[in-house]
Amino acid sequence: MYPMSYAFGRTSDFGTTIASLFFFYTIFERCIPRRLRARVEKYTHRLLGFLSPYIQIVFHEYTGERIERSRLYSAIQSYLSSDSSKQAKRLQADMLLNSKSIVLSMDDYEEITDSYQGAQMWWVAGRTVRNDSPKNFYNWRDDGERRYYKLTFHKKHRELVTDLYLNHVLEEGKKIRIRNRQRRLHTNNRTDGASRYRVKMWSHVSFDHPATFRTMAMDPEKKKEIVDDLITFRESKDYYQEIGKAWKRGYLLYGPPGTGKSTMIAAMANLLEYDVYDLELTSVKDNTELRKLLIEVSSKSIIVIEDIDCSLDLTGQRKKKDEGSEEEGEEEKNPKIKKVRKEVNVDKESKVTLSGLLNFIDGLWSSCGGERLIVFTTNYVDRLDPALIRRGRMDKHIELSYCTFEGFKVLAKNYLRLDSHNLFETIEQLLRETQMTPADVAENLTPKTASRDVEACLENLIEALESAKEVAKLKAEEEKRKSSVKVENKQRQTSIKDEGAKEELVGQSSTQKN
Ligand SMILES: Nc1ncnc2c1ncn2[C@@H]1O[C@H](COP(=O)(O)OP(=O)(O)OP(=O)(O)O)[C@@H](O)[C@H]1O
Ligand SMILES: [Mg+2]
Repeated sequence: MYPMSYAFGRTSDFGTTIASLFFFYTIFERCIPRRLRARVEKYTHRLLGFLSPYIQIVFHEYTGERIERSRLYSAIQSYLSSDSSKQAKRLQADMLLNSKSIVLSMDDYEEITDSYQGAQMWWVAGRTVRNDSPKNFYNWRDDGERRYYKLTFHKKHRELVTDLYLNHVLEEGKKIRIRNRQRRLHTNNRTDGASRYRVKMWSHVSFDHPATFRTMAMDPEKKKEIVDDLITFRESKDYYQEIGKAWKRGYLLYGPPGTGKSTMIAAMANLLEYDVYDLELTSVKDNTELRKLLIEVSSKSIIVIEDIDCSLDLTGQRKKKDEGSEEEGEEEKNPKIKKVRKEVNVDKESKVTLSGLLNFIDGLWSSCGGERLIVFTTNYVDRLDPALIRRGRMDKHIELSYCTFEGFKVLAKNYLRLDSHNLFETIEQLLRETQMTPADVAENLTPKTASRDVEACLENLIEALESAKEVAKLKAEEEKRKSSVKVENKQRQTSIKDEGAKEELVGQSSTQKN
């Protein structure tokens, strides 16, 4: 209880007024019964509401049981963060869950203004403390504090706010949160032996790959086409809704090892700001588990299955297996198959079938979540079942191939900061005559000494290209020799056969004569 002498003492007029108001408010709160007080407050509010041309909306941080932060509140916090940092004098710094940067928001009772389609809005942050909130399992740490944002606007803007402005705040807030979030690279967990306990289907690390389309060595037109395609996909939510298709798109990246397939996936994720889910098919027990994995993939993500031709024997589900010999042949041609089969006893452990995978890509379940890319990579596109890569499943087929002169120029810029050099002409000529992957070109361009001698790097590359050309020439000659030996052998065999047939005929005719 504040003493009367303090309220009416020898202070300034302003101080006296404040102290008096506080005194009477204290009396009002302490001496008047709660019910009566509530009624007085109610009618005061009504009266003020009747007289005031302004409307207020309150957005609480937690609604109902205090378990999960309200998404709307978080979106408002993100939406107001840039205005807060410019307008508010007292700020709060927060590191939101999964965020990669600090979010600044206005402190309690700070006010900031926002305008939308010419209408003025006022936002205030506030806090109430309730001592009567019941403690339970979920809120045992609850200190009774309730934060909120209060929006005030003129009543003539009521429709604008309810129909458009709030949605605008929500959408923009979400966008800012997505921009600020720490993106992730997920991989699927093996679940064998864990059936009794719920295990996480995916585990993740932060995704920090530096690849971008700017640093990708490839034909500029092709690059532009891919970038446009990706951006169009990201902006096409309404279009997919209109045409009645799930908002997802399949990409097949194929080409020899070291031509940038994995690098392009990282560049795609960085361009679209999506998470990456690297699906290791050989660790998936069966089709049911594959579906469960799919359900747990969030939107704004890229699901990747690398080296699809050797992940599982998917083609074998359709063709009748010609066991043994054919498999061995495949392993010889593609060392990755051998590696995967050695690491995981594929046929025994994974029962994922081709139809299971087809359902994963475009079955009914594939539409949950939306805004997803599915990317397959392979070194041997012709080995894949046509059903797996037909348009509609893998909508865009992108071939990544050996380094062209255009690609080389990008790498020279990346690795040596070079736009032109008198050795470029020689390199252009050599790249036309021989095949070298961008990975090899990049390696040859990497400076090997601290002095970063540009000329030495280019000469290094020229040397490598010349020896690659020589090797290719020798190989071609060897191939030619082999094929001519084959032809000769065939001819010899047919002539032996013909001789034999002739002799047989002669023998037959002589026996007939006798
Ligand atoms: N087109 C490219 N542009 C820029 N860098 C490239 C390109 N291709 C390859 N590289 C470089 O070569 C390295 C290997 O490339 P990457 O792993 O993307 O090849 P890949 O096609 O996925 O090979 P694999 O088929 O063996 O998986 C990368 O680290 C990257 O630095
Ligand atoms: Mg790769």
